[in-house]
Amino acid sequence: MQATPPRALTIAGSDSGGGAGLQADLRTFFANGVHGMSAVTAVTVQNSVGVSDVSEIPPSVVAAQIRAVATDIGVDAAKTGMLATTEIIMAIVAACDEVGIGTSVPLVVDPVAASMHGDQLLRDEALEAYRTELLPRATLVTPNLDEVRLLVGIDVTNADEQRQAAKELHALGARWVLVKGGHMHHDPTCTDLLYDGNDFTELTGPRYDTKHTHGGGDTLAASITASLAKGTSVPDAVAHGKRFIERSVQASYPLGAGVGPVSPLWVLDD
Ligand SMILES: Nc1ncnc2c1ncn2[C@@H]1O[C@H](COP(=O)(O)OP(=O)(O)OP(=O)(O)O)[C@@H](O)[C@H]1O
Ligand SMILES: Cc1ncc(CO)c(N)n1
Repeated sequence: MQATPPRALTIAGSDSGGGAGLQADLRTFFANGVHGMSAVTAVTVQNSVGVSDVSEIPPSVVAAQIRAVATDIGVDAAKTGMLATTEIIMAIVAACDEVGIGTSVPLVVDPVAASMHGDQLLRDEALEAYRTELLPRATLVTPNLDEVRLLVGIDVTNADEQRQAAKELHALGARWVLVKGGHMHHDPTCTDLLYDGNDFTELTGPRYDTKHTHGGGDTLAASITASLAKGTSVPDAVAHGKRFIERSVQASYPLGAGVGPVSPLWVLDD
């Protein structure tokens, strides 16, 4: 009999196209040798060209999924993705508090606000619950530049503004902040900035010339969550996550008429 692997939980929406959301999270957990579990927050009707409909899961059912897996199977690390509404966020916070997610169990908050096609995945009024409820419980928050603008109102165009944004997000209560630089399209590198309230660490890599980066943010955050489930420190988990997403961008493929997904399938060749 095999030993039980580390266990990670994603609290996220379903992407019917399989590129992003909980589908990206679960395959990234698997590719990192971690048992993946999911608490579904919303079902999106989504393909490579966009999101055409969203059905939110009742908040009590989202919370029940968290309680069910945490009390029986156990959770070594958790991440949040698309959370859709304030009511769902409040139910998640209550369930996470009950089972120690965000205190004894690390919590990665990927503050998903929109799909890369620009379709809204979070109601505007729910940003306040991110600021006051989720960020204070986050071991790490991983916003892209659009999410930075929504959360702290900074329009990041250079490294100084990226640092200022990291400071303001840290002041909202997240223990670590990773401001992702994927959207700084004029930059020939992709530089993500990690901050713990004292020190800044830049994680710099090449910008690969591909439009197929659907699910990139989810894959990075899920890889970091998988490492945290193994007991890795935050800086080491983020450094591994950056290498993991780079290889997954290199392995991305076209799908449908629009944007294809990043892919962790490269692990099969290693
Ligand atoms: N073309 C690229 N080449 C290499 N790395 C990239 C590229 N685009 C993004 N990345 C990296 O992928 C990760 C995700 O960054 P990004 O800022 O695009 O997040 P995101 O917008 O949340 O992702 P998505 O919405 O596509 O899921 C970061 O580590 C970023 O540096
Ligand atoms: C369900 C879902 N979660 C997250 C994203 C962002 O990548 C998406 N497009 N769809």
